[in-house]
Amino acid sequence: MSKPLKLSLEARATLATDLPAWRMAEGRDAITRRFRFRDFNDAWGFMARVALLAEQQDHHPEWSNVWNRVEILLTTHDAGGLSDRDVALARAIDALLPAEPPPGA
Ligand SMILES: C[C@H](O)[C@H](O)[C@H]1CNC2=NC(N)=NC(=O)C2=N1
Repeated sequence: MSKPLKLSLEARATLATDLPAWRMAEGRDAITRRFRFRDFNDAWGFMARVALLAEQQDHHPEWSNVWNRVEILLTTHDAGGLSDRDVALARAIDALLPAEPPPGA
């Protein structure tokens, strides 16, 4: 696989609308998202599915789990910051989740 490149300024500008649930991490060139599940079983099931995605994409999260909560941080070590691999993995992670209810529902 070719060496990843840091995400362009143009691509960074679309992050807020493209991946609205993700935030820039503090003090890191990285994006982060917190997830909350019904219980540990659901959180762990989600993590297992993310682990399979990470292996498929050869791109791996920094993450932590406390019972029903999972926090994921995505950055590209080989690029020294955010790359399109983080965006691709974040999109795939979001696609694992049930659709958000519409506002006001
Ligand atoms: C050799 C292997 O392809 C690389 O080390 C991959 C593995 N997973 C990775 N994951 C992340 N988050 N960043 C990387 O730079 C990275 N590099």
